[in-house]
Amino acid sequence: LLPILNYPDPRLRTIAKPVKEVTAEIKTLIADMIETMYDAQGIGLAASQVDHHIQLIVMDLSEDKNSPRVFINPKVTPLVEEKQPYEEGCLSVPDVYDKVERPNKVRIEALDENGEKIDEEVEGLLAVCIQHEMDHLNGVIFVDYLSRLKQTRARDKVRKVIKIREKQGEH
Ligand SMILES: O=C(O)C[C@@H](Cc1ccccc1)[C@H](O)SCc1ccccc1
Ligand SMILES: [Zn+2]
Repeated sequence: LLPILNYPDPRLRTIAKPVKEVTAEIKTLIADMIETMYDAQGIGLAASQVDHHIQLIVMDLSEDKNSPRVFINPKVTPLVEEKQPYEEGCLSVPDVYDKVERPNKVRIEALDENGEKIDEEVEGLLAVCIQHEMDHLNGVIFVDYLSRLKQTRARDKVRKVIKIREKQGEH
């Protein structure tokens, strides 16, 4: 399992670099990220969140948690002007949930773990999630869209959750 950086860790603000070649190390990182995502009950995870600053996202929206997707050097283009709110959470901001407005339909262009091209139009939760993960690769966290007051509350909340987790020791 990989340690997930917690807000407001400044490393989460690093801009991820493009992946030049899908090396064996990157394939290992992909496997580790998928395992870490499942363990943390996430449906997405960006490499930035595990302190690897490359353009790599893993995601699994399936019920049985058995169809992970990999997006390398992703590019997301909104296909609609209209934005819709969605109650977002983030593995780097534990126990904080709040509404964020995003375009509900986007185009994803990326490479998969075999270097094959991905070019899809997606909507709904997949569209929300890929935009949330893309933000991570650009050093943006969903709380950045919230009010200053909510950002302060989020910082306090994360501090408490981390203290409790440290007391409980590694589960
Ligand atoms: O931290 C992450 O990037 C994982 C995010 C991905 C995500 C954010 C907002 C909306 C959908 C997905 C979540 O922590 S995964 C947990 C989760 C699951 C379903 C709905 C919201 C959050
Ligand atoms: Zn997140």
